[in-house]
Amino acid sequence: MLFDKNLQRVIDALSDGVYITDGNGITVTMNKAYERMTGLSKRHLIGLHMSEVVKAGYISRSVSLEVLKELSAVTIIQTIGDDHKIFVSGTPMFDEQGRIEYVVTTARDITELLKAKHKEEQLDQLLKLKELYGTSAVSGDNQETFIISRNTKACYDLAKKVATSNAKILIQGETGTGKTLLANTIHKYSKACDGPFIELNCAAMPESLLEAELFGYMPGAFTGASAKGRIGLLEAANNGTLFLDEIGDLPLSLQVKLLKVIAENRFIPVGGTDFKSVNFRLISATHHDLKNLVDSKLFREDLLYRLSVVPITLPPLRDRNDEIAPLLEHYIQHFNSVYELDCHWHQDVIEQLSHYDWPGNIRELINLTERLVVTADQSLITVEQLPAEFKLKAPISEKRLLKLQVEALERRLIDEAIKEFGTTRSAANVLGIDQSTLVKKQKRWRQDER
Ligand SMILES: Nc1ncnc2c1ncn2[C@@H]1O[C@H](COP(=O)(O)OP(=O)(O)OP(=O)(O)O)[C@@H](O)[C@H]1O
Repeated sequence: MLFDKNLQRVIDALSDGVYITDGNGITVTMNKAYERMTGLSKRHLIGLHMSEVVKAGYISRSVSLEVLKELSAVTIIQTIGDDHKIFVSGTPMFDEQGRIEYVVTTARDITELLKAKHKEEQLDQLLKLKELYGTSAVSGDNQETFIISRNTKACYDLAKKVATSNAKILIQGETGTGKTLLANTIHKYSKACDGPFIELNCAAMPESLLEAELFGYMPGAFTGASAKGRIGLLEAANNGTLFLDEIGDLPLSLQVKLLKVIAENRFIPVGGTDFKSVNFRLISATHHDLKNLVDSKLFREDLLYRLSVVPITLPPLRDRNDEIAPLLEHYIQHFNSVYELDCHWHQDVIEQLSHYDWPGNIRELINLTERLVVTADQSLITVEQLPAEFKLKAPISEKRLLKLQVEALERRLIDEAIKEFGTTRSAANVLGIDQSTLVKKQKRWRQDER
């Protein structure tokens, strides 16, 4: 046997994996690094022919067999488990008669190397974005990349700063401004990041269902309830984050109950009698102005204070002008890869869209991008393809502007005169114009309004 103890000790000292077969493809030995890397055990493999090793499912492909077939060195990258990449290189050792005596295969785990390379490429991309637009792109664990301009950076910085505390955060902002994404980011940076992130949209269901969804219910708690009962989201979020979206739409009766859960860290499921203790991080979001809702008695003031220990307001996209170009770029690349296309924006489109109001914010931008990508006849997307509402209105000439201002003044004077003197005849008299002229003007304005 070639491999005496000393030789085995030498190959065991190597950090690369080593696997040796004889000239017939029978496993002779392997070192400790190979066992560590692959999770395979020397005990099971020594004496086995490589075709049996493959057949038993230990490895997907044998470099040694390929070397024996090719009579020369072979290199492949093997995947072990879900994501382990092993760089495997087999070399034949010939005897004096030119026959293969051994095949020596070395293996190196390049998973970390590939990850580092991927990170480097991402970093390059981020630096380019930063250079171009003064924005940065942040990659979440789920590889979702998002764009942050100078305007929103403050929100993200604050969010990350408070993420590790347990402080309750209230995110405010118009629809589609990225509240859910921000809540997700806070969760990822929080101590509860290994726990669940549970999201509930309080505006999406009727009060009774909402209560059952949040608190869960006991078997037979109400007609139609499942016979087994069901755990609520408060419990599902235990040791994680509960994200209550559209909290402004939470009915008053549930606001009281939520307040109690926050104060006591426990609750009773619908139809139950015993308390359940819970521990979760609460993040809420709304597009409403909660102070206004408090003034109109639709939202409890005490709950507002409890929820908004740290308030964060995401600005609307129209106030984040420097994000529009990178967002358009980011999402056209995204849909190019989804639909396997190669579309790109004409500079004028980016220019026009940078002046658009975006009432639906980033979600509207994403939808528009997808629509233009899938309907494009050519790869260059031009202004002509923009739906009418996205096109810049022609600038108003000074003459027309003056006319509009005069007309507005005229209209205000006539309205006030009619209000004060009661009839069109008296108003026309006071203003020194014909009654018929006054009535004609009123008629035209009414038509313009339609
Ligand atoms: N900074 C960003 N960069 C890239 N994409 C973003 C960014 N912020 C949000 N998005 C994307 O915009 C879309 C809308 O974001 P999100 O759902 O977080 O908004 P929202 O404020 O929670 O909306 P709503 O109030 O309607 O629930 C999502 O697809 C999200 O991934």
